Amino acid sequence: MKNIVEINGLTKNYFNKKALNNINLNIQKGKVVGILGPNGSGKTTLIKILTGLLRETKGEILIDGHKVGVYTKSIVSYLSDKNFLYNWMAIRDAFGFFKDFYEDFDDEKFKELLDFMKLGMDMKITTLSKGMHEKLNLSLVLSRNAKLYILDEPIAGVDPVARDQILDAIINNYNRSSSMLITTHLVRDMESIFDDVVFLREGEIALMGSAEALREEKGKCIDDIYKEIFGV
Ligand SMILES: Nc1ncnc2c1ncn2[C@@H]1O[C@H](COP(=O)(O)OP(=O)(O)OP(=O)(O)O)[C@@H](O)[C@H]1O
Repeated sequence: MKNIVEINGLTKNYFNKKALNNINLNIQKGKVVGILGPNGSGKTTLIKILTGLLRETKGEILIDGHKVGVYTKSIVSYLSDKNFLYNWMAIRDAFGFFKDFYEDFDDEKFKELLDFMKLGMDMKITTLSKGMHEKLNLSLVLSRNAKLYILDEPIAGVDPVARDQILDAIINNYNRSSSMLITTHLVRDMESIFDDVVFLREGEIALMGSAEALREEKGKCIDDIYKEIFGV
């Protein structure tokens, strides 16, 4: 099977609001895919459905050939927000929590990532800045040996130096036997790491394809294509 994700006819309604409308999307194994779109385009809804936090209204979703459920949760590494971290915790406790919870958690990788991010095991969660939180979250997510990594806005709200560090961590820790799905509206900063891009507009796919092929075809970078599509 060459696709890690297969989505057919996915629709999600919130009451009478259509957040996703008949999405058809395949994500190939070994690819880093950017899901790009402005606020409200449906990125989070799509991710929540893939991670089993929300149910689709209609359509079929397969991850590694399986419907979303216990198996898919075991092979998808995703961290929705910081809710699982308690104020009394130090980073060491968050590490213990992940290690106990996920069989595929790689202790050594986590320690290397913490060093790289200049974070320490004894730092208290409550003392971390927003950027440090992002770095911790990413270190936890990337330390699992998962088949699919899902990163929701990994560089939102962090300064340019932290952004570069986060991008380096993603690039250095990604191996081609897995796949990665990254949502962002900060396209300029992230486009260099995408193999494929999907532009989401009001719950529909406005354009998708190989980043390289789209750059060639349109004669401009992905960020400029984004601006053209969304008129920003
Ligand atoms: N719980 C909800 N109830 C009703 N409408 C919702 C709900 N969650 C999202 N929506 C609507 O669905 C649409 C898609 O929202 P979604 O959060 O998926 O977008 P997004 O691309 O992730 O946006 P952002 O970049 O702001 O996070 C929006 O119009 C939003 O208002």
